[in-house]
Amino acid sequence: MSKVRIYDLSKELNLENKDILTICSQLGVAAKSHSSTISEEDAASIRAAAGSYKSTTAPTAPSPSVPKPPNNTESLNKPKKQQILQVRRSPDAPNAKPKRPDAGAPAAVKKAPARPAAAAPSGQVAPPAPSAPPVAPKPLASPPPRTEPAAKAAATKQTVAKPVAPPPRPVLNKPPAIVKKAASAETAAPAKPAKPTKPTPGQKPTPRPQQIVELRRPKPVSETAKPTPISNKPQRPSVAKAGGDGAEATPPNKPVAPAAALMAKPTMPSRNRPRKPWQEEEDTDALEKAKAANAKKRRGPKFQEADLEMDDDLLDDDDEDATVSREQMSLSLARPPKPKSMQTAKPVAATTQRRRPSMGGNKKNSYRDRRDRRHQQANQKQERPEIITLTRGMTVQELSQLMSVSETEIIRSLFIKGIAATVTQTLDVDTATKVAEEMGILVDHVEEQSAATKVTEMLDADDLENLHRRPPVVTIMGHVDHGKTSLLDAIRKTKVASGEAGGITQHIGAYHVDVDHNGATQQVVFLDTPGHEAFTAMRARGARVTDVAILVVAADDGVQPQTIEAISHAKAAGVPMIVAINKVDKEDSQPDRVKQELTEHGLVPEEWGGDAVMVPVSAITGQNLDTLLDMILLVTEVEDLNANPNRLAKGTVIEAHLDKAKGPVATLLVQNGTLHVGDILVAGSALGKVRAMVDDRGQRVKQASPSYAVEVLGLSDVPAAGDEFDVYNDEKEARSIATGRADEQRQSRLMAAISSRRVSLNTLSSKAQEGDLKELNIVMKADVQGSVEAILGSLKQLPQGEVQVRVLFAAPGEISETDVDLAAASEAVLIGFNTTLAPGARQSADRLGVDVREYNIIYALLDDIQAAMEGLLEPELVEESLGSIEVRAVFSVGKGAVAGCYIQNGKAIRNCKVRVRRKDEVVFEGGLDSLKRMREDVREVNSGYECGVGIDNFNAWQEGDIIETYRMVTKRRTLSMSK
Ligand SMILES: Nc1nc2c(ncn2[C@@H]2O[C@H](COP(=O)(O)OP(=O)(O)OP(=O)(O)O)[C@@H](O)[C@H]2O)c(=O)[nH]1
Repeated sequence: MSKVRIYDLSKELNLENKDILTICSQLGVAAKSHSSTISEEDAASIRAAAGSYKSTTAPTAPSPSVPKPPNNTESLNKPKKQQILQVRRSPDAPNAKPKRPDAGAPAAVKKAPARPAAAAPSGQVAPPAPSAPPVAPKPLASPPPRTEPAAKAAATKQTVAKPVAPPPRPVLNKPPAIVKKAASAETAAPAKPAKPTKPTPGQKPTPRPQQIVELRRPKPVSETAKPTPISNKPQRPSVAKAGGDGAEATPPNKPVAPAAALMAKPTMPSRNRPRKPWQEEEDTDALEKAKAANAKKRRGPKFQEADLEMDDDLLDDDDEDATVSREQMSLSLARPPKPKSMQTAKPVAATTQRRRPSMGGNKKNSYRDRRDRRHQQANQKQERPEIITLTRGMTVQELSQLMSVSETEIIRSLFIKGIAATVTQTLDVDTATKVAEEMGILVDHVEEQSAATKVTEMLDADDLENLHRRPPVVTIMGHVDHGKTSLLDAIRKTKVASGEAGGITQHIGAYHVDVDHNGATQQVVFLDTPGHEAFTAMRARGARVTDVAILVVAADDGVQPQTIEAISHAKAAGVPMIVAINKVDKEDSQPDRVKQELTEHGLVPEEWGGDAVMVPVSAITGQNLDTLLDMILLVTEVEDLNANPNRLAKGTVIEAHLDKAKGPVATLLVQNGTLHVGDILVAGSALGKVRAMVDDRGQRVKQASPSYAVEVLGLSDVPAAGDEFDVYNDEKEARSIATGRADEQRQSRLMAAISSRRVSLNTLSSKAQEGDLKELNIVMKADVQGSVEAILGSLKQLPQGEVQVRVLFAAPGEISETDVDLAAASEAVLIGFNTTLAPGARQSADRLGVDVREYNIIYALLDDIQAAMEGLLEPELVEESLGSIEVRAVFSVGKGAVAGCYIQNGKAIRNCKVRVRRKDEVVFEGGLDSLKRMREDVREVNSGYECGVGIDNFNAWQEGDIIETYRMVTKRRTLSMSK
């Protein structure tokens, strides 16, 4: 490309060299002296500008009609600004140093609006384009800064840098499609200055628009997707505010508006925002933050506030367009605009996901962060499940995922509860449940449900050939004292209820009843499950093996919490239910009210159009008991109650305990096959050989067929209630299975212990810091597993805010020396429930000073534990008044003085605490150091006597002083007080 010397140009234009240099500097053309050379292109610009340069000498003539440059036909049609833009293309521009103005409108904005301004005779704020020298350089200055960030970005982010580097492009010679787009969509006006509002899609792009397109590249995408998405909302705060002078210069409703708006938004000239569109290109947070911070510094707090306000608008207006356009802007900067056909509106979701370009300082960032967080939380809330299923303890992390709640939120919730947990902390089911419930999420405990669910198929394929009808197994469930035992008792015609300790059924019993039905005797097996709420787990197991559930509801008491619980267990097990409305013999019985209440729980009586069988009965008078039994058989008739008696037995452990004389004793319900004396079986992890079997009537039996419950002796260990049992032909096989299960159980026990320990350790550590947590260690032995569980469940109910109950060991069986040792080593209380002490254990306990407590009623046990916990509560120190003494004379003794006193009431004790009152004022508080009576030192002086009182550090006695004597005593606190 040929070069033109300044000197030659000045000659050609008949101007002074310095004039040319001035023009150069105005146009951003690098030229130092008359001998400098410039490109032909720049020369052309200067030629064009030279005309107006002259005219600037007459400053009052800023006419938009520009004198035509002598030899550039293209420029004939163009306003001068256009030419200026051409010059901007000069790669040397950065050196021209016009740079961004400090407080004025940013260069980028100037460029864009400058055109419309010139072309907008409609009275908008149009800068006197050619004539005002300071205006022209500003646009010129804009490209260089644009390249700066681009260069910076290039160092860090190639993708950003690439599209941002356009300024050097000699765009003039190649007006590609993009130019058309830009020209039509946003900058058509320059070509037709007289009608700036008219879009000129068909208009040929001039170099200028091209330049503009370059500068505005951020924006064009949005216009294609939505023809006038932003211009239709010129009042939108973001656009309006961001528009600043540029926006003002753009006539409203112009199709150009989108571009202007897009351009304007980030620049915010009216708010003195020095941000430029290209700044948006720098998508890195660091850059944004740094800039924002700098911008704030420059703008000062006032503007920061203004920014924040504006940002609020931007953020809160929920106008997706704003987001979209800004997003698109930043996208368009990151990569060249898509072909028109490919440009589609962005889905809102996608745009909202993207991080917005920074609009300002940290304040806004934090505002935005908060808002994003709110959105996030809102989303999370939406995604939160209504119900979760907990089968075991889980870590904070796992729980967080399960509930779609942030780990922090869970940790915060735990912290409030006094549990300092980490994300990897394992929470037990109870704790996890509390957390979930606090978040409004329901928790389903699968363990309980699975226990309630009917046992998995007890039948194998081989059994199908040999199936025989078996008796139905019936569970009686219901609220405490609604008459379950009495009902069964009445059915069995024996008195079971009267023999129960404390009047409460404490473990499952299984009973066989012969029922005459349809002229034949049929058997029904009843499981008598307890009704006390502490036995929930046992009840769940009761439902597990049952074919029918009898729901006992007292007609005088109606539906109660455990009635509802029983209904849910039966439903979970999928077993049919028969309602026995008991105590109908009572005067205040209201069977219909019971029915009504039951309908609220999905049980609609048959006579009311439902399908629930409800029988009004009386355990006392025996009313309708036959009907109830008939109903049981009727309901079970349709059930598929079959088993193969000719095979090895399998079934479920109903109950198990360690008998002092007999060893481990288990009540087994045979569910398939036949159990024989001598069989080798594995129940849970306990191995055994059936030594003897006893039925519910206490008679020894040699075999037990399906649906029979028998007490079995001969196990090596006490299995857990609910365990399944299997008979094996091969003892070796049985042993290895038992060992394997034992290992598994040990492992899971260990894990549970570790996890629960972890939590409690943490809990303790946080509490220990406050110094207000105590522990009550307990070692417990009970008659049967069910009792152990019941007691453990009840212990959990005790308030443990200040004193925590730690059950170190709980198992069925008698109290052994080992238990005593454990209790001694851990300073635990040893509790026995319905059990005895092994020989030697008592002596051992006496020797080691272990407190062994024995109970046979659960309430008494709980009361004592509570009392023991209260014993651990820090006692309160309270003042106990002793008496009051009147000072009647004061005697000087050496340097000090003693008071001659009279005991008005109560007494004075040497070394007791005193408070000396003078009228209403307390003049001294301390200890009584010397007490004399008739010159003799005494320990105590009683009411009505005189005495001498001396206090080491108090001598200012006055007659008439009253000495109050008192002492501090400790007072025991109760758990309810500690709550
Ligand atoms: N009038 C009347 N009293 C009854 C009837 N059934 C039971 N009772 C009385 O209700 C009280 C509780 O009866 P239980 O059979 O022990 O009740 P339960 O539901 O087995 O109680 P738990 O074993 O503690 O769950 C006893 O005093 C019974 O005498 C009845 O049909 N009519």
